[in-house]
Amino acid sequence: MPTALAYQAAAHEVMDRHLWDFVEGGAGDERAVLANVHAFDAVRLRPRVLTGCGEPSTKTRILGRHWRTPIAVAPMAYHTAFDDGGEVSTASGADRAGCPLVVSTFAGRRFADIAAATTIAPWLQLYCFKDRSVTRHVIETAEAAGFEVLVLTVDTPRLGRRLRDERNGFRLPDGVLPANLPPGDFSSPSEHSRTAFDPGLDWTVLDWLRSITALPVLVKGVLAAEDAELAIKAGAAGVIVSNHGGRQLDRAPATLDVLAEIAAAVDGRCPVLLDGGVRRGSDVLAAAALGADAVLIGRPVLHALAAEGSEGVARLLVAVAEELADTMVLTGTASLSDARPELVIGRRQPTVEL
Ligand SMILES: Cc1cc2nc3c(=O)[nH]c(=O)nc-3n(C[C@H](O)[C@H](O)[C@H](O)COP(=O)(O)O)c2cc1C
Ligand SMILES: CCCCC(=O)C(=O)O
Repeated sequence: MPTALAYQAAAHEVMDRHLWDFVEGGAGDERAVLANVHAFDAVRLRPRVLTGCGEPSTKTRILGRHWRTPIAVAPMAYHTAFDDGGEVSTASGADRAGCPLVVSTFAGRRFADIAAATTIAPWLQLYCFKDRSVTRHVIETAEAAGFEVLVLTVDTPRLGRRLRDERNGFRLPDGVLPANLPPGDFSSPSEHSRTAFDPGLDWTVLDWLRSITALPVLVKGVLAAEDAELAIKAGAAGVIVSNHGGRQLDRAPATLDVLAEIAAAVDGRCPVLLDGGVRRGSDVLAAAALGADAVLIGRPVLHALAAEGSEGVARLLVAVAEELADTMVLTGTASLSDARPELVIGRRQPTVEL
């Protein structure tokens, strides 16, 4: 069975060193990158026996859509740096595994071409630029291509300081460009973010989004129960518990460690998704038990794409989904709604009462 670890090793063999550092790296001392993975590593599951659960269901329903398995691909910039087909390859691989793709504002392929490669309507990850006309254009292009959901990233007033990229003087490979943005100089992601991203966003950005689009908006980058509450008040259709894979705030908490607190605050009013460090089907079940309706997988998808293209993406995602089903059988969990916090040993209880 192809694992995330095996694809990581395979990608390491074939990828350019500076690009490798751009993908693997995080902000500062990379505490948050490691914290995500360590939080999952520390999980032990508490199996129940003789439950009669031999054929578990991994199905779920998110924003009115049926998902075969509670797994989507996290938004990541520039898939064309890893495979010539870029996001078109990722979308068709994810489609074969039954997983939706969240497409980055910085996708290397046109939204319409990405949408045409999958039977599952893609979601658009949105960075809100100072130039709102550009932001609006990105949304309209995605809407015209049939995208169904907006994911507003809120943890990136500017990119975190990524020391590997600083050391390497990282520049995007020649020919790697955002396909859905007006021409500009994108060669240094950190420099571009400092000039183009709006660092002064507040919750009123959701009012503005609702004034220009009817698509539901999820807020990605929530790490505190208070912010989940504010997101719902501001009209968000869901929250994504994320520390951007440890690429933003070096001392951000592991996402798994704040999930229960956020799920308790949301209390079923909207979907709660999580990303950061999800590598195994057993990680997916742990996140579901602690309150996630679905998870997003980031770096392992780029590893699989770099190593084996579209086929690699499909094989990785199918393997994680199968492992989720295995783990459900072995813990006596018949469905995702049966995954409760009692399944997980040694996690802290919610710490913030609202
Ligand atoms: C190379 C790379 C590019 C990324 N680009 C984006 C992006 O364009 N927009 C965004 O919201 N998050 C972006 N992310 C963050 C991911 O969406 C996600 O939060 C994170 O990678 C999940 O953690 P994981 O990689 O441990 O699975 C990026 C992550 C990586 C590794
Ligand atoms: C300007 C590209 C931003 C990509 C991103 O979000 C990341 O590298 O984490």
